[in-house]
Amino acid sequence: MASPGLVGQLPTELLFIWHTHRIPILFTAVSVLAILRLALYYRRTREKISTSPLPLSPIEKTVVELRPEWLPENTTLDPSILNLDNHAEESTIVAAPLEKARKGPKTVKGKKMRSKVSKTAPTFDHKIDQVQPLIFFQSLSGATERYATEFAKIFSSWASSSSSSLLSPQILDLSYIEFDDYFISPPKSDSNVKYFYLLLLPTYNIDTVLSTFLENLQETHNDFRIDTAPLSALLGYSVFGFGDKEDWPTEEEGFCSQAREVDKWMARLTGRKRAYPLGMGNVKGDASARLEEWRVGVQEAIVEITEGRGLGEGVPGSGDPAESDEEDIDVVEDSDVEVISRKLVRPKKTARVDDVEDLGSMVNSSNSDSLLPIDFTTYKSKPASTQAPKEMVPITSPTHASLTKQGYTIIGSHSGVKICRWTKSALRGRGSCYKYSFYGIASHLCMEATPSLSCSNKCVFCWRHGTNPVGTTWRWITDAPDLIFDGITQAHYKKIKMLKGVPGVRAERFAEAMRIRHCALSLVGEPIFYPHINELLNIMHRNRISTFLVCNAQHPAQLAALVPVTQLYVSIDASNKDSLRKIDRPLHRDFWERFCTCLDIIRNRRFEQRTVFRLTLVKGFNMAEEVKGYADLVERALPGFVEVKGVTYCGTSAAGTAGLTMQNVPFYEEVAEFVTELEKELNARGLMYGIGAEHAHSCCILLADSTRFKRDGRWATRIDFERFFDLHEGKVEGTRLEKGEDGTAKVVGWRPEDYIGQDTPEWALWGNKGFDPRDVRVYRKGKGPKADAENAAEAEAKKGNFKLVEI
Ligand SMILES: Cc1cc2nc3c(=O)[nH]c(=O)nc-3n(C[C@H](O)[C@H](O)[C@H](O)COP(=O)(O)O)c2cc1C
Ligand code: SF4
Repeated sequence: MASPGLVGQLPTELLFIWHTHRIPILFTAVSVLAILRLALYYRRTREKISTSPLPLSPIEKTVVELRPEWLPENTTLDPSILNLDNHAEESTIVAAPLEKARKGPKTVKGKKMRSKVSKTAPTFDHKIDQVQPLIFFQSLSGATERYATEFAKIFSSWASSSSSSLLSPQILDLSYIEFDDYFISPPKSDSNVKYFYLLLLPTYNIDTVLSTFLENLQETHNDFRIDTAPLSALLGYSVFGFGDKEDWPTEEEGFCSQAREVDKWMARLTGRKRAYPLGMGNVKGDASARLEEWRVGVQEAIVEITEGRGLGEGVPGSGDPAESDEEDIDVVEDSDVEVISRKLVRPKKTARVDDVEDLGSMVNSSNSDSLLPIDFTTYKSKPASTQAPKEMVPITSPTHASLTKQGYTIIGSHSGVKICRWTKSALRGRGSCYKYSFYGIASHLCMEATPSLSCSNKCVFCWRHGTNPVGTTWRWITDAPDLIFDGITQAHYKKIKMLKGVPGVRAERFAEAMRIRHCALSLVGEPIFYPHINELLNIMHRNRISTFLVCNAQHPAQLAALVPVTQLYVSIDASNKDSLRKIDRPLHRDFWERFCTCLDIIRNRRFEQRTVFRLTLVKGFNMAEEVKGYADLVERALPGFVEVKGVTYCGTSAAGTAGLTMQNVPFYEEVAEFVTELEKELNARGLMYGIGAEHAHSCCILLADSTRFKRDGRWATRIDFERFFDLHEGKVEGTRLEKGEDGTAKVVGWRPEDYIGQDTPEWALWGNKGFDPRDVRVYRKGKGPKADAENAAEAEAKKGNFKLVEI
């Protein structure tokens, strides 16, 4: 044991050693750290080099025949004939997450949402409480007063004919009331009477009562003696603005600016109780129609309250008057964790499958335990095991938790739907995705869904966070297509409704969004993997919903059997076999043969439907030196269009493992350079593709076959969707001809040329960047022309080139 004296001396000893040897100690520590860093750096560089593609290998041009094993039509239930080989799933089966799930599933997500919703839960007891609507207006030259009086009349007659818990509305002129009586707290009255505010307001860029009203709202919010949300006892509120688009054509130029301000301050004062999006009408145009639309929406919101459902689930609106681009949207995504009722989409009984196209036998048979997995990859003499099918994404699995966390709603056990960021952006008037610029698809009318969350690739840039099930066979319990359709559309509408309180959502777009017009079957997973994809597509077309289907070029049989869609895509992630293996990491051993066969199918079907190559460029993986290879592929399949898009970095660990970093995301200029080279290469081969449109905002450029999609010298890349449905329904005749046995030509269907829409708009053409001028472009902090100008000025200042600026 050390004596107390020695112990007492220890600090002094240590101090002495430190003073004597501190330089060598410090030097050694710094050297060790530097060596460690160097070692790490060297390792990373090596990994990166090893993932870059091999030099171009020419593609094989031999036509690949469809093999029997790729054809589901030829499969039967006799295991000895099927000779299944499940090799590919051995390392990737969905059973693994299932096992984990049983040990201890994480179910925190659902609870989290409830707490958020409960914060905004209605304070209305529909059995005893009553709603008192108050209609406020302000008017200088009388227009708003006329609109408000007419509005109140219609609204009153509706109120008197609806629920008894709805009182007759009162109309109040802001010029004659004491603001403090209504805007510091709701009026005092019978405790069972709850208020709902409607505000109909013009805008004046001069001092009027409205300016005083706005100041008052702001002061109330900022008054430290008053609660910051003193109007939170209101059941809800909504604002409608009247403005003049002739003199104030856009919101930047001041259209309805005061109504927008009032809307924002009311959001704060009420604690985010925007019951319906801000409506805006042009008094020299659409004011009456917009007001009518808004009235219907507001009435629906009030009905929800009187029925005890409060403002509905989701975000009641951000109260922050200084809106950021995504801040309020993120809240929605976080809270978006509900799952559409399982009962809704669970198939009654699952059947044995003789033929994947044979829907009836699949859904209705009573023996659910005997579904056989069918492997389309290879044949082997080993008979298949007759395992009972499982759910692809069981509700208790981590995959389910992970997907719902990412904002997906899982329908049944293998389908998903998600609101894409462009849908939100379009609802707020901030621009649609490139599909609007190229084809005329407004993003707020578009649903993004997939009937199969599972895929047979594990692409390095996939945003699935490496969590989705993968496999080469469909061996899961299969949900019926009509139930999937009902599930995804209901979930989509529900998600749209959740956005009604988000600042900036436009009432007219919100109303339009309640009718889905387009479906992008491209979310995650492989849609044609779902055995009843054709039935699902037919249901969509019957509902006049257009279909953009993206497949991964790994399922030739299903591709060959697919009914014509509005636009058919194949993902072309590499130009040669080695590069494709590295970037898509396919599970099929014969992935290259499958890929090439799919190209041949696309070529064969190019006169039936619009066909598209989608290239996702990843710097360091599939760009450099590959232009000729891609041109070979285009020459082989002759698609109508080639969409070239820079990869979006998803920052997942899966991407990290694959060696993908921000450095692999190409700049728009690099994508543009690539496309220009590809165009040149194609033209040199006599293939007359040209750059038809661009959407710089999403780093996407469109090459189109000018012999088919140019009309009178102008690009015509847009789609006439109504005509597509009319062709489908046989209301108009197509022009695709085939020679009959007697040698005469007969109409056998339609061609893509039969449903070409309007000319590509000027703003979307090459060189014009592709942002619809009617929308407002919102830049993230530190981005955009203003930031560029500021940065340039700063750089100039640093160089000493000062200039006078207006202050
Ligand atoms: C002096 C003046 C300024 C205006 N400023 C705006 C404006 O900044 N933004 C806008 O959208 N409309 C503006 N307007 C149009 C009015 O908002 C619009 O005519 C409205 O219907 C007037 O309503 P009222 O007749 O009820 O007063 C302005 C009109 C006037 C006469
Ligand atoms: S097309 Fe795609 S990106 Fe555009 S809105 Fe639809 S789902 Fe979103």
